[in-house]
Amino acid sequence: MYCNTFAASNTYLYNKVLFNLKSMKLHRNLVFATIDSLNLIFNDNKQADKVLRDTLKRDKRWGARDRSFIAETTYDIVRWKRLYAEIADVNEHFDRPNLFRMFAVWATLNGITIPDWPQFEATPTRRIKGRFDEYSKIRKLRESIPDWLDELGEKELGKKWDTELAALNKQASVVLRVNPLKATVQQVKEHLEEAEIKTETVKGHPHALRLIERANVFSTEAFKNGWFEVQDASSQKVAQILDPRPGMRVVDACAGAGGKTLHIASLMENKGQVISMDIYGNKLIELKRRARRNGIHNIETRVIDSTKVIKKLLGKADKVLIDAPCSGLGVLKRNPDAKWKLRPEFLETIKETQAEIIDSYSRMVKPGGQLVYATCSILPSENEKQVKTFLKREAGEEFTLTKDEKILPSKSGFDGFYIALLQKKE
Ligand SMILES: C[S@@+](CC[C@H](N)C(=O)[O-])C[C@H]1O[C@@H](n2cnc3c(N)ncnc32)[C@H](O)[C@@H]1O
Repeated sequence: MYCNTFAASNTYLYNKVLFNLKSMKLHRNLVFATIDSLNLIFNDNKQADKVLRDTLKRDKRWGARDRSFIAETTYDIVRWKRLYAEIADVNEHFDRPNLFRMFAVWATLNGITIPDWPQFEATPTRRIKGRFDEYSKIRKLRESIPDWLDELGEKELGKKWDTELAALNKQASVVLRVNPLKATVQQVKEHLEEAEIKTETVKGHPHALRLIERANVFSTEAFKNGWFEVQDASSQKVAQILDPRPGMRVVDACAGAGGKTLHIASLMENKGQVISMDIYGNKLIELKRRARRNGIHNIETRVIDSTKVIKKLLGKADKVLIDAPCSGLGVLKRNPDAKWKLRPEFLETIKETQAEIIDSYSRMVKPGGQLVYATCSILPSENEKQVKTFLKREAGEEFTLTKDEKILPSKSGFDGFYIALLQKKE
């Protein structure tokens, strides 16, 4: 699924803009590592995050700046693939000479002097700048997005699409969620400051700390001891709106690797029961590993391998969270290769899955209980329209919409999310 924000966040942390690009000298092994990564992402359809994780392991001598260069440049070229390909006048399949041409576009637009390596022979620097100005007048090229997705975004969001698309092409902030079972926000802030990592609190998000500059927080003692998780501020809103209380029985029906489960369990102070489900057992194994680090003991995991798993819990949960599989369009900032991997057919299928999931899993809510339906998409067809049609179907007739929040990246500065809170009749 495209909306696994946890997976997308790991190598993103290396994207620390430490270097002054203009005065930068290109190092052959770093450029080659970038080209190799792009080759795997573009031509072998590999996930950018996983490719970078492997590439960065390649040379132990690489320091933080080298790793930042590879990760940042790769993500940048992935983000601007269409624009750079048009400027470089190359088509898919991107062979190595084509990838070097796209790299030359990236370097030229960032004011970096192109070295006299054979791969960069006859790079038309002036033509690159001229083409950039010309193509910047056309939205789908300027914002580097496939035609079908640009048309869909405009159809669904109208004029708002312009602003949201531009916001989704900005670099994502790194936000931490402090685990109140282990530490306070102030303790984490001070601990990170000792490691020269500066953070700031985020208004409206009581457990959030935003990194002022990117850093690899996973290597800190605080992370290893479960004091915090990396979780975008918009994603932190989901458990806030679900509002689980100690002693309740809460079902996280699409739990994945447990970003929201961990938040829910911490708000429940380890009291009561969280049942975390997913159709993929491996994700739930990762969830359990994270729960141990977080000092959480009230989570039970269940793989959804038959309808029985849901039936056993019919009408038994105080609260159910459906963090539905979705297009992931709200998290393009941290997962830019989703632009190129997403297909119209996938979107149609996932919308059907969302409707089936909400019909089926909502039955686990007990009378008087609550349901939260959330996605990391900004498309109304995956969000408010899904809720509206659910409420009209038989499965939704006992529910009413209490409130919903459409978190737009342009307004929040964080990921795009949709969160609806529904109440079941007594
Ligand atoms: C948005 S992701 C969940 C992210 C997770 N809640 C978190 O906070 O880290 C959606 C999840 O739904 C799972 N999924 C897909 N189809 C499902 C289904 N029919 N029933 C339950 N889970 C499903 C995917 O495996 C994926 O982990």
